[in-house]
Amino acid sequence: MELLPVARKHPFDPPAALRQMAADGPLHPLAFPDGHVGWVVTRMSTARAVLSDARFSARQELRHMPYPHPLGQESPAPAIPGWFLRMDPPLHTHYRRLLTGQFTVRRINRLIPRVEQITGDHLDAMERAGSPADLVQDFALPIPSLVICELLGVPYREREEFQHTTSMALRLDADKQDVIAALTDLHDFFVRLVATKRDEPGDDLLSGLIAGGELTDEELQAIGMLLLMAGHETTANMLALGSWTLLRHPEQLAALRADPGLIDDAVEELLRYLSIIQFGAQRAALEDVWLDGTLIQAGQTVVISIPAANRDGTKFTDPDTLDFARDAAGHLAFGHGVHQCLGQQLARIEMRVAYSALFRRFPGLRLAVPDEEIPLRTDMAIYGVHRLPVAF
Ligand code: HEM
Repeated sequence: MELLPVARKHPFDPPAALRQMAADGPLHPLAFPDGHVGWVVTRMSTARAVLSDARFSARQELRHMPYPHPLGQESPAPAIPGWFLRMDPPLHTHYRRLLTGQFTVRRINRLIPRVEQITGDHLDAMERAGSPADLVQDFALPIPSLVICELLGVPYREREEFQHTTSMALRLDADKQDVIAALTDLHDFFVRLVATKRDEPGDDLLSGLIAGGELTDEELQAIGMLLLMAGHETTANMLALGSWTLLRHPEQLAALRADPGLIDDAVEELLRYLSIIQFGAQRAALEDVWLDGTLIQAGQTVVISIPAANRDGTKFTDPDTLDFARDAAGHLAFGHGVHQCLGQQLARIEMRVAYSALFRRFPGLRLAVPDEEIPLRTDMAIYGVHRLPVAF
């Protein structure tokens, strides 16, 4: 039995072995690094069925990871109060309702000028430093990190420390001890931040949650960490990988330049085409379930392959072509069902602003090294590139 394939022949396409599985049928037996045996779903309709079926659980204690974890944690890992990504209703609903009350259209819209400002500042800095630049370090990583600072109300004086600590904590290629130390620092950071917000409330999301009076400090710290973990690397990798994709599809980039109003469609199509959550969403069957004629036994983990489902030819015509003119709605990049991405509107805003500003500022943007020299994140939970050297 196979592990979930990771090796890629082409940087923008799902692994060839995964495509073969998808061609063979909607469900495939899957081996997990911890010895567990489960399934991978490669078809869109089956993926949606699992993600909207309460017989499949997202609970942390039931989770088996389809990839080796950098910290070598035993899976399943224990549950953490407030970490609602790995909870089921009704507990999940309790936290999700509190969060949705804070992710208001007003708050997100108010962030737009800040996203524009943060992006502009980083492009200014790139221009000042001169060509070449690394689009990952100089653009893709710092922008979402600072946007999360805005959202959570991280004081200006602490943003540099926050950025430094998060970049280390999220580095899956770093030394294990360094990552553990950075995660500890990050936890301490959120302990201090929650205490500060209790003393000096602001107009930010954490202060809003505190004012609601329903969450303990421990829960607030976990929610802060979850928003950071879920919202930073994801958006950062879309920014870097998406920029490379645009450079490699000059006709699509030209269409976008000719009609900047195409950016909303471009972002949706890039989300579909790139599907950076490469190991998908995972759920555990709470009871025996028949799925497309296959019996999933109670306790087995089902990996919903977002990259495979988003290239499903029964859902999207000519799925392997990047086409900003298509209707990419219904893609699975933000998941589906009760756990569908809470930050998706914010992520869309960041991508729209950042891609538009980057290609407007540097009309001659190009890769500074041959494609083969760009290190791919095939070994990371979130796919993308480690570095993207560009000239302008
Ligand atoms: C392009 C960027 C992003 C992508 C591709 C993405 C993708 C996803 C996916 C696939 C899920 C569902 C996981 C599952 O069902 O197991 C999810 C959940 C979530 N995302 Fe995002 N995300 C992005 C950006 C963000 C941002 C910017 C934030 C917040 C600032 C965020 C916060 C969350 C949270 C809190 C959840 C858990 C929701 C729940 O369990 O109810 N995400 N995201």
